[in-house]
Amino acid sequence: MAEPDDTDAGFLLDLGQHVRTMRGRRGMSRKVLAKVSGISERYIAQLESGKGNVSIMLLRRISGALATPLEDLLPSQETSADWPVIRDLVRRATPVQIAYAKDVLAGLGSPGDGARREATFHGIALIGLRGAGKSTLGKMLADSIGWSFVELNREIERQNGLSVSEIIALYGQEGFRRMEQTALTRLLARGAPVVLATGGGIVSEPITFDQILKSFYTIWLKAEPEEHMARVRGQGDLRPMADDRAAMQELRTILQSREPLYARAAGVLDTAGLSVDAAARRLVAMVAPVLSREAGAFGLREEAP
Ligand SMILES: Nc1ncnc2c1ncn2[C@@H]1O[C@H](COP(=O)(O)OP(=O)(O)OP(=O)(O)O)[C@@H](O)[C@H]1O
Ligand SMILES: O=C(O)C1=C[C@@H](O)[C@@H](O)[C@H](O)C1
Ligand SMILES: [Mg+2]
Repeated sequence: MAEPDDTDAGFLLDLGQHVRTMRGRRGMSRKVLAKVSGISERYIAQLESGKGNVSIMLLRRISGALATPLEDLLPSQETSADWPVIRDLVRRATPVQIAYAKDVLAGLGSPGDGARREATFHGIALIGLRGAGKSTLGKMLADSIGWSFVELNREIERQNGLSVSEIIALYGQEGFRRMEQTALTRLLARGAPVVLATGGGIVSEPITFDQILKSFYTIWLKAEPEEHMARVRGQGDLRPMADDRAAMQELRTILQSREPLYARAAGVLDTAGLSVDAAARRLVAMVAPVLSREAGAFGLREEAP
């Protein structure tokens, strides 16, 4: 059996890695987490490297700043991707829904129509990190197949009369993610299928991401970290240049922590080394079988041109 000290050190290492992963999923740099939580950047660095024996009150502040339940920061044996979705759904369920869910899970009674009904097809959703090409390729795909193109972040801004950065500054991650879910629910209430470009961090919100996966044929636009950085810079966002190495390291952390979530998409398009036109052609070809599969049910064009 391991010595108690080894076990403690192992736990602190796991804890640090967990905090780093959850921070990455939220897309927050150490600097931003330090500012929002009021805990020094140096201390967060120590915690993430397994060196800081963090107090429960500091961990609580980090959980608040990340808008992530405290238990999600603790190392656990839980591996099911469905668990956070089920947990979050249970938290907001009515007593009647809970009673019904308990019956179903215990094998008593039979699921009603709602539980049996297959999710409706709402179109193609694109996920991926900043600079993946969700907006650029999404618009090209929509034009090519004759569907509307929807940018979820623009919907959120329109519905709330504020920019994404203003929303995050005023209401924090939690507020932004709540508005994101409302915008998605409103979009799903519309009839026609769309090409949807999501925000890079949507995968960090279990219920919202589950809704995306159920309602859309979801495609992860993948690229190398250096390409994400070069493309963002190419668009004129020079903020990452302030501290080149640290910015690149943050980007790798975010990509690494989100990869298992992005990988839950039904399709993956690796855009690495491709021109925009070549990537768009591949994307159109990729959705062609999906369109013909859904064509009968939704009166869509049989094939992408
Ligand atoms: N193979 C490629 N696929 C997609 N975009 C590419 C490719 N090569 C270069 N680019 C460029 O990379 C940029 C992609 O930016 P875009 O805004 O579409 O990404 P995004 O995923 O919507 O990012 P964000 O999350 O910031 O909204 C564009 O400027 C595009 O011209
Ligand atoms: O990748 C991210 O974490 C984010 C990307 C943006 O589109 C916004 O969704 C928000 O600023 C978070
Ligand atoms: Mg975009």
